[in-house]
Amino acid sequence: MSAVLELAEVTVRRGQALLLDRVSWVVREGERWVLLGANGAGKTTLMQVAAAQMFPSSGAAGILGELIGTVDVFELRPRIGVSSAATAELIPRDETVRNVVLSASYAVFGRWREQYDDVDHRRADELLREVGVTHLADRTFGTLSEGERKRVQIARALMTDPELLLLDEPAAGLDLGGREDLVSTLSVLAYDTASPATVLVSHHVEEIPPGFTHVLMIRGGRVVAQGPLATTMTAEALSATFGMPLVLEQHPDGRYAARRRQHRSSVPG
Ligand SMILES: Nc1ncnc2c1ncn2[C@@H]1O[C@H](COP(=O)(O)OP(=O)(O)OP(=O)(O)O)[C@@H](O)[C@H]1O
Repeated sequence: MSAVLELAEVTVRRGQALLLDRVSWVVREGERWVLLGANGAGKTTLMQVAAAQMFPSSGAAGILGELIGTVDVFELRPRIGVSSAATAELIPRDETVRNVVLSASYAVFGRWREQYDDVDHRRADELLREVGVTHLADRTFGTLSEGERKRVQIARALMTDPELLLLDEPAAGLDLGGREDLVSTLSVLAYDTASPATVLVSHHVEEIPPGFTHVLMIRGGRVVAQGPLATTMTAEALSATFGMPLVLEQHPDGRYAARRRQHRSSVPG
């Protein structure tokens, strides 16, 4: 499988701050990665590098076979699907859901005078169905709940048939039901062999959809552990990532749960 993302010793500095510290990471076709880390660990910064939106201060970033710094990023970006808080802010609140998805074909955020083919309309409708929001197609984006917006953003990110899909905290702000619905949708996408290589950013192991294959764990801009999910995401690695002793459970359905390890003396009874 060829690499869609290949970072070698990527460092990002802003003034005195070291946001990423020599991160080396390879994502290959067909892989579904979870990027785990505490608040401020550098996850969004890493996603911005992967989305060709931020240049490394040092090190090399290869994205879809192109070396950043030697390629026109405006040609590269349409090949990457991104859903993040930053992209959500760019979506006009009075735009219909169908047009939010459709307008991704032109890499614009609101519909104006672009002409779309039948094939674009069919693809947008198919994606809205895939993420379970067909019934919202004619509603305006601004009237949707947080969970509904997250689904529409994922449909939009998939509209251009990207080779790499980057989902930065899609479950943030969702209630329990919304999170569970989203995890199911992402699990279906993960098992679909036609889906692009995917990176899902999260703070919570409970949000890891079954079907995800790999994990990258970071703390303070540095890699703590990376590799196949089943063998890499141990309680030790998770404790090091979040800076506290944690116990980790995997349920038979493939879902995970984590909580702080209790001292014996603090366990009642
Ligand atoms: N322009 C900047 N100058 C200085 N520090 C910055 C700058 N941008 C981000 N940082 C810092 O870099 C660190 C990493 O930020 P980043 O947004 O990548 O973290 P994150 O893991 O996505 O966090 P969260 O989970 O809270 O969203 C944070 O401590 C942040 O305050």
